[in-house]
Amino acid sequence: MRPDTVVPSAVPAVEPITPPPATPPHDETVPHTHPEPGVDPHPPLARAGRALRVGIGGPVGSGKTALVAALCRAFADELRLGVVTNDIYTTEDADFLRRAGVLDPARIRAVETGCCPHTAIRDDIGANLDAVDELAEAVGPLDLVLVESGGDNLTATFSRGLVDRQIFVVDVAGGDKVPRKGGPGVTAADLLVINKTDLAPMVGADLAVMDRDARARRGDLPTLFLSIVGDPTATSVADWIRHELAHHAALHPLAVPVGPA
Ligand SMILES: Nc1nc2c(ncn2[C@@H]2O[C@H](COP(=O)(O)OP(=O)(O)OP(=O)(O)O)[C@@H](O)[C@H]2O)c(=O)[nH]1
Repeated sequence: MRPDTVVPSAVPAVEPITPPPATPPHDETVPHTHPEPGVDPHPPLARAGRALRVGIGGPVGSGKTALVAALCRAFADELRLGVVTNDIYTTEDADFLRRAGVLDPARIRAVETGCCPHTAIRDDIGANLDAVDELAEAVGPLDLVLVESGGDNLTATFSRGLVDRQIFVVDVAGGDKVPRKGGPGVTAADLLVINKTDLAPMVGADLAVMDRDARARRGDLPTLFLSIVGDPTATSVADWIRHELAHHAALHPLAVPVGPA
């Protein structure tokens, strides 16, 4: 069975879901806001003649860096790619990508947010915008920029002032309840990736239940099941990005057509 394939099984009817509070309290000390879902503090990006920007967010350890590495393997020889990583206190994720040798190190920039990851991708996006600009100046023109958020909770979303599309990555390791819990990351991301399907039998996670709950939460928005261990180029996610890139490039052509570096 392909890792992104779910065999629907007989799933018992689900009880009505009570949505979690939109603005759960937590104890971070850095000033930041928890706007209502759908409220974006920044206007959408001006689009003409620039790379497609895709944000990759999700809880700690769900596989965001592993997905970025997989997409680098998929695209390094196909597109002009840049990557921006976010960590709170280190450059850990960028260092991992450089060590993995999946992309020219000059095409990777690290942002040390020093604050809640969601602050740096939604409220105070200046450091990430600067990092994208620096990449474009140093190694541009670029076709695609991946911006990886630090690990955060289910409320984290990217501002449309920073990215054009957002992927939210959750995993099955904590059981099959995460899609049911909702939150803007699960409900509103352009693509939901449910990663580590290879671990489902070990943790007793029912992928059909996750599929059902994701559909209930997301309506027509797509969800892909993935095991990066089983598919190191994340084929289905790479195909989704190719589709989005073709759409973006058709609307906003680059001076140099999309292609390898
Ligand atoms: N079994 C299995 N492990 C995976 C898979 N994808 C990622 N992992 C492992 O999960 C762990 C966390 O992966 P990361 O990519 O570092 O997760 P992350 O979301 O970037 O983590 P933070 O940056 O700390 O939030 C690593 O040990 C990965 O090797 C998968 O599909 N299957």
